[in-house]
Amino acid sequence: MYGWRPVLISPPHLLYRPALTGMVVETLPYPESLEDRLHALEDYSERTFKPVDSVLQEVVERAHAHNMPDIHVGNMDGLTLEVIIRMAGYKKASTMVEVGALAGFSGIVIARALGPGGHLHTIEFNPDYAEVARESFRKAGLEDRVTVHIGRASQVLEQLAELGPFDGIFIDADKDNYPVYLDWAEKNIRVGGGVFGDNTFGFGHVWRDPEDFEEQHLRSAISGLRSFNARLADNPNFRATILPTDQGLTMAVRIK
Ligand SMILES: C[S@@+](CC[C@H](N)C(=O)[O-])C[C@H]1O[C@@H](n2cnc3c(N)ncnc32)[C@H](O)[C@@H]1O
Repeated sequence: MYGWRPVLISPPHLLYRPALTGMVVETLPYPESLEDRLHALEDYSERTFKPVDSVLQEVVERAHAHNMPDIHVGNMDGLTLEVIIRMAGYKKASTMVEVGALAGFSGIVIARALGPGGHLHTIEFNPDYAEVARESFRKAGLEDRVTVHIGRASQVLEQLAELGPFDGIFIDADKDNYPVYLDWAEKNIRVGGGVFGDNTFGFGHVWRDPEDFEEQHLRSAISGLRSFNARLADNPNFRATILPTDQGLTMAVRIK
């Protein structure tokens, strides 16, 4: 699984206690390395906010039982997605699209957030994975709220366009094609709708020049992610940000 870690922006070993006379700065014993500190905060966040309930845990186990890769959305990123979609207050009959279903972990998160009457169209090109995802939605009692489409995302998206405009899209598949999925989103997400992209820190490498990579597939992946982020950041029809979680979660709202 891609883990979730908060990014620290202040000196991590200092605890400020402004309520006391003047500013008292206390130095506490702290995990030495940044990695350990981030792990401690990640553990704390998951213990406190409990992003994985028994239904999602079952999805993880189902994926494992089917020898599927453990690459679902980070636990805390999934929870963030759910909270934000709920916060958006989409009305009944809101519809979202997901690119990359895997075993249905993030699909369950999104379908729950959309609520009764909402609908998620999720796309998966591996028919075996799609079947596992269907089982996950069935077991979660969400089969009426989710349609699993089998096929290449670019082709399925074209077919889905006639059902739009949509309230949001979660993009979590082949990184080199994120700009292609964004082309679609620019045309098919309504004003007020959201565009979410997972792994947009490019596994820690998005800041690099794609030409730094020897392997072509990495060059394409980093270049796709950089283009996705930059285009959303610069498009006056969207307001976009990137949540600095371990994997990076880009989110944008269409404003006009
Ligand atoms: C990172 S996983 C998705 C994880 C899932 N969103 C979750 O969090 O539970 C990416 C999935 O996208 C699928 N995929 C990759 N490229 C695709 C494409 N071009 N069209 C459709 N599915 C694709 C892969 O088979 C894989 O199951």
